[in-house]
Amino acid sequence: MAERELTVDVTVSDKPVKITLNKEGLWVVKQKTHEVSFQQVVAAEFHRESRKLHIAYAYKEKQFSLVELNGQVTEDEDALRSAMEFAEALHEKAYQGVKYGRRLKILVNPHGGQGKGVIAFKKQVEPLLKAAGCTLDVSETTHNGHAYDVAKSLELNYDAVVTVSGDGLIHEVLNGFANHKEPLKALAIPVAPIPTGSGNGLSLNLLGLENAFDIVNAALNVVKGNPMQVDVFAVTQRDKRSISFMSQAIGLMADIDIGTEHLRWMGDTRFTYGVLKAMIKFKPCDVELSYKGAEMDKEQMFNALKARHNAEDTLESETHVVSHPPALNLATDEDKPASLPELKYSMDDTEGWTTFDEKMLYLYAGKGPFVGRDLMAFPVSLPDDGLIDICVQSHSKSSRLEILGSFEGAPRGEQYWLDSVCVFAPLSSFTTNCLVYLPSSISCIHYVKASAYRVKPRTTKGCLSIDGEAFPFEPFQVEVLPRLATLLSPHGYYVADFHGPKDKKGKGKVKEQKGKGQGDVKMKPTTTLSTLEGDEAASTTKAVDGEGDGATVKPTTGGDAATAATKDAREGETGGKGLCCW
Ligand SMILES: Nc1ncnc2c1ncn2[C@@H]1O[C@H](COP(=O)(O)OP(=O)(O)OP(=O)(O)O)[C@@H](O)[C@H]1O
Repeated sequence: MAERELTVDVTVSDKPVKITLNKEGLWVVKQKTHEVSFQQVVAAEFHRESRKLHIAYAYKEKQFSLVELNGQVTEDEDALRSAMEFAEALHEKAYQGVKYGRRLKILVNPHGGQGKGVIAFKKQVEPLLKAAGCTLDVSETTHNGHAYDVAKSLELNYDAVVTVSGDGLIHEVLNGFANHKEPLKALAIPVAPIPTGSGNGLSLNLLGLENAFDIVNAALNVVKGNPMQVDVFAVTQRDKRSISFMSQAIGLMADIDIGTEHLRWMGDTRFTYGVLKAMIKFKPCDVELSYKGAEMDKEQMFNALKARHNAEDTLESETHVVSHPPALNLATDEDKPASLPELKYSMDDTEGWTTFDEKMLYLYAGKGPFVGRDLMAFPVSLPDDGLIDICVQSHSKSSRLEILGSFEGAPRGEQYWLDSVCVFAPLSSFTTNCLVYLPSSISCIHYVKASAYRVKPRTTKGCLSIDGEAFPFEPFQVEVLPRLATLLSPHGYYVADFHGPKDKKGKGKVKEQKGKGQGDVKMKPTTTLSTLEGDEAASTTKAVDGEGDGATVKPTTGGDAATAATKDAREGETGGKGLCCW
């Protein structure tokens, strides 16, 4: 497309609408002006016979909604030619580097979170995906393990697998892929979450706190996101192996979630109950932890994160393209599908391993800064550094009072910098009203990056939670599998606003994303456009066409979908138990 400005005049319900395309995006001037980035545009086409210009885009007022504009072009030959040129140019810009009309396998969990997955899909996700020309193959999951079965035998001709649920379904899909007859090819299919679960940790990390629970924004990522390779973890227990993509927890963190499953009837209160019980008990978790450490210095970890983000920012601003690591080499013998990589460490390896032999309140290990909207548990984690972040809260060096006194900064990961103070925080990864301990200080917290770790319980009683799913409380070993899984991401990195130790007001912070959607733009057209006051209240889907441009669907707030979480989806506790072995 020529890098010049293009303008087209159309009428919508007999009212004039001016649409301008310049090199930064689109301006739609109706009663209000919409500034739209190319990332937000999902469709642009012109039908010569009917003289209709159709443009669809996701637009954010309070939340993102789909706007569909059907403009009538006059019969004038020049106007028709301009409209055609305009639509072609816009389509090309909107899908630069991205395949138009993705073929999608969609898994909708009707029981995830508050049970709004089906309605959110029908009203907010499906219209946008259809507008974007995607081919949809939709299955509603009927039971625990269903998504695993689907992924395990999935035909590998989809452009992405979309999970309309929480983190549990993603865990199932990745394990299904790992047990696929062509596991590497399966794991190269990107997974994209639509956050209708409880914690939705992955959505937080991909889309950022501000927009993570915005369903339409998440749907936009399905259409426009780029594949981002991420490390996952191989969890070995006895002779079984499974994939974890987010976290493993034992001790207090696991007790609060898994250990209160039998109190589902209490709703969210069960977590508060769990915390209170845990606080009273203040029970140490008696295990032996060993790890193959790679980095122990918090400043170094922070600097590595900052350097990485600076490099990404530079690349992005120079090229206007999100940086992505090169694709995994899947070249393989035709007759022999590539299998998963061999594990490097055996359960008996000790060379270069460190043993942590203090009693702990909990161990929490994983990847992705957020585990829930109120807890940035692993603020310095990177998607593909080949390492896992491990936090251990010491039992002997922690006190209830300290813990109770310091929960405010947990959503920003501030506990990472605290010295000699333990924190206590509301944690929405488990539920909105849940209060949970957080890792914090040098004295009471141990925060390291490792390539593998091993836990040997000294007792039979306890809970092990892997990606929020219950596993047997038995010895287990975790090893990082570098860049094995693929996700769709609008940014190519985790979105989390994490500050340096001495600067809570902005200097030295990493990845400020506040107020930004994935496609927000700041641009000015070179011509002056009149702005009309208007009718464009936030809605889920807006049709701007000859029939009027009223909202066709009521918005479901992102908060609805994700905040008042009850986790009542998980009937059995055994997502992990059956999903093993490769
Ligand atoms: N039809 C169904 N009935 C009961 N359970 C189901 C059904 N379909 C899927 N499941 C199970 O629901 C569980 C919960 O799903 P998921 O983890 O995605 O949501 P969540 O627990 O609300 O969110 P999060 O994990 O983000 O906190 C999964 O273990 C999945 O196997």
